Amino acid sequence: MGSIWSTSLRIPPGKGPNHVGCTDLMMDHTAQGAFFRLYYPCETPTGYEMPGWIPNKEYFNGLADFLKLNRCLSERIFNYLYGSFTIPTAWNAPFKPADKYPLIIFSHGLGAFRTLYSAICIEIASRGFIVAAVEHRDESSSATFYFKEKSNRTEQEQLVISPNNFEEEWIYYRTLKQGEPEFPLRNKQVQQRANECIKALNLLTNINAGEPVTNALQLQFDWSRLKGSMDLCKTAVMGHSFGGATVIESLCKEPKFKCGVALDAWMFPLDDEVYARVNKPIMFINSEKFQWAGNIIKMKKLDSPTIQRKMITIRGSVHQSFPDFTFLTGNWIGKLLKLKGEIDPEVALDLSNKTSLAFLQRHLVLEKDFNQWDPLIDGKDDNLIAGTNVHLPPSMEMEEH
Ligand SMILES: CCN(CC)CCN(C[C@]12C[C@](c3ccc(C(F)(F)F)cc3)(C1)C2)C(=O)Cn1c(SCc2ccc(F)cc2)nc(=O)c2c1C=CC2
Repeated sequence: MGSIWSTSLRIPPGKGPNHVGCTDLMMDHTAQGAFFRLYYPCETPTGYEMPGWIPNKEYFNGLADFLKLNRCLSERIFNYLYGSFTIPTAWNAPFKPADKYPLIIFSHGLGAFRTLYSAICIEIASRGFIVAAVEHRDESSSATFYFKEKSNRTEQEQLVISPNNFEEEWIYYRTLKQGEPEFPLRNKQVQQRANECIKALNLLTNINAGEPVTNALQLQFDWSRLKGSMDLCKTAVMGHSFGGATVIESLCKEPKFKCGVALDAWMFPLDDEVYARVNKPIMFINSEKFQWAGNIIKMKKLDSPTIQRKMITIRGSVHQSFPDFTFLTGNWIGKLLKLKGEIDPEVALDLSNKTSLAFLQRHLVLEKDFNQWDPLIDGKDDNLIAGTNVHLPPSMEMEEH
């Protein structure tokens, strides 16, 4: 079901051989616990249109704040435009135990949250991965929530309002104060974001060991089926924009992450010492319109003769070619709001996903057929540029050669 404008608007289903299930896990009710949406290979499902792409109205409110729009008007517009979309996964479908699956931790961008990259996560999961899209509580998400214990309630209220006496507590996007320097905030946030990716990895490690799972969200999902299902030597981290910086910070902090895929990374939040410390392969997949010399120069600082660092640019793509909105907005609004580029959104994301899969096969040492897409890693496609389209000052060009 698309918006009323046209029924051709939908998030594309996965192309791989696996059916994809989806569930949410909030490990405890605090803001410090891991919170992620899990996309995973599942048994043949009954239904395949899961509601809840944007699961709570508070996310629309947060988006309005982030976009500096009026809340009550935007909530109605967002609901009207995006409120009824479903995603092509089976909600809480039984996990499909098979040979051990590799694991991806996905980090969202500034002003986004865990559900907005489902096209990428579903495609990767359909190829035989478990994908955990974390929701960051660093105040860079448009909105996120945890649970607060309401102790100041009467006995009667406690029974009526919620038997377990917890109430949603929402954290909204933190705008920069007037005159506040941006770097200290963003660097603190990227550290927290990396810690949250590592926390998700640790929780999934425990689940793989068969430890019992507590979920602050009341969901009917059998986590015990995931015991022994993950190949934790084959773990990578992916992310978009601020999530791209989170990839690099996470690779620095946690050796269990074997490689990273940074989608249109925003390098600003990283401090200088990270560049010398990170020693893992990184794939930079950039849009044509978002990047600028200063940002590219930081990516180039990671070039290495020994550790594989690759960069490609997708022709005709924009920053929003990676999140789901690019599929769910009509052409003229999409182009107007720069949610769509010149390139067909499905073609752009297909190139990004196939390049990611080829890179993951190479550095996680997978026995799949993703190496068929190796040429994409070197930009060998009409819609790809090897490296960047951004013109660097001559001094930089010299270093390149
Ligand atoms: C004026 C606000 N100003 C805030 C600093 C700049 C806002 N902005 C450009 C936007 C996000 C845009 C957007 C979204 C969504 C609709 C909708 F209508 F479809 F909902 C419309 C319009 C407005 C494109 C960005 O921040 C770009 N960006 C992003 S966008 C990630 C995102 C956020 C919300 C989403 F719903 C989907 C994806 N992630 C980053 O990590 C970084 C940047 C920039 C540097 C680092």
